[in-house]
Amino acid sequence: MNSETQPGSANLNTQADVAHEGTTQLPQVQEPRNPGTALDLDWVSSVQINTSAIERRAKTLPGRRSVKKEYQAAWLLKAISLIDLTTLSGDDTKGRVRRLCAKARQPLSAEIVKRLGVEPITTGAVCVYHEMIETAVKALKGSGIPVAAVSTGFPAGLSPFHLRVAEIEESVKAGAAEIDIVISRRHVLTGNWQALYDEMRTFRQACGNAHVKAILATGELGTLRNVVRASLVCMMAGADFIKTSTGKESVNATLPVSLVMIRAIRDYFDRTGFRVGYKPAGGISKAKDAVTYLTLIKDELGTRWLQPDLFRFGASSLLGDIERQLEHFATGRYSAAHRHAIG
Ligand SMILES: O=C[C@H](O)COP(=O)(O)O
Repeated sequence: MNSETQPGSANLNTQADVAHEGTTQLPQVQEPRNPGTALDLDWVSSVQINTSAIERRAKTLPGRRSVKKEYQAAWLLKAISLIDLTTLSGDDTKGRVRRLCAKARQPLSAEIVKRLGVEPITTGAVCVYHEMIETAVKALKGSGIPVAAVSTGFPAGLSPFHLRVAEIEESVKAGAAEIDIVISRRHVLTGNWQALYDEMRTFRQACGNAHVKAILATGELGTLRNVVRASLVCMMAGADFIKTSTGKESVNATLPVSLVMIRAIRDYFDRTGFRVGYKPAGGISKAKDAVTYLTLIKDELGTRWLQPDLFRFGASSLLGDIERQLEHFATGRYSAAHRHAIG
C-alpha cells in the first residue's frame, strides 16, 4: 500500500470507487453448478505451456497495474469479502475457532467501518478441520457465512479411499457447506487421468449440495503443464472451485501457477459455458498481494469472477494486514501488527 494515502473517509466514495474499478457487487445470479463433462483425454493431452512466457508475464504483475490510491481501500474491502478465513493447526481449539468466527462476522472494527463510511462486511467463509465444524457452525449462526471444511485426509490425501469419502459425508452432516478436498498427486505425476477423474467425481457426489473445492497441491505437481491438466480433469469431474494448495506444501500459491489455472478456468468456460471458481491459498499474507491477485482475475476472467461464489483467498493472516492498511487509510496511523492478531 502507498504510505502517502491520505486518511479520512472524506476521500473514499467506496461504492463509486468500487464500481469504477469494476469490483462492484453484481446482483447475485443463481447459476447452475458446474455439472462436469465426460473425461476428454484429447483435450488433456493437447495442453501445451510456454513456461518461460508465463513466468515472464507473472513477474510483471506486481505493481504493473498499480491501483490508484483512492481506489485501494475499495479493493481491500472487496478482498475481505473474498477471504476463507482459515485456521488449520494441530493446536486448534474451540476457543480459537470461536474467536476466528467473531472476526469473520466483524472483520473491521466499528470505528474503521464508521470512518470509511461503508456498510459492515463479513469474510467469504471460515475454513477449519472437521473436528471444528460444529463449533464454527454454531458461532456463525444467523450470519450467512458458510463453513468450509478441509477433507479427504488433508493435507496429504493418502488415507484409505473409503475413509476419505466417508470423511466428506461426515463433514457435510456436521454442517459444512463447502468441502475442500485434496487430490491424489500420484495420479497426476503418473498421468493417470482416469483415476483422477473418477476420484474427483466420487468426491463431488459425496458432497451432495455442498460445494467442492479441489485442492491440487500445485507445489507437488512438478510442472505447469501438469497443473493445467489436473485443473481441467477436476473441472471435467465437476469441481465447483479449483484451489492451488493446502498451505502445507513447501511451495504454495504463486502467480505463474495462478495464471495457468485461471486460463484453464477461462478455457473450460469457453468450451462448456460453466463457470468454475478459483482459490489461491497458502502464503498470501499481504494486502498488496491480494490486490495483485484481484487485478489479475479482473484482467483475465472479468468482474463476474470477483464474487464470493467464484473467487476466494485461502488465508490465515491476510486479514490482519488488510485491516492495518485500512486503519491507516481511515486514521493516518499504522498500529502494531499484533493488534490485528486473528484467532
Ligand atoms: O487454505 C488455506 C491455507 O491453509 C492458509 O494458508 P496460510 O496459513 O499460509 O495463509
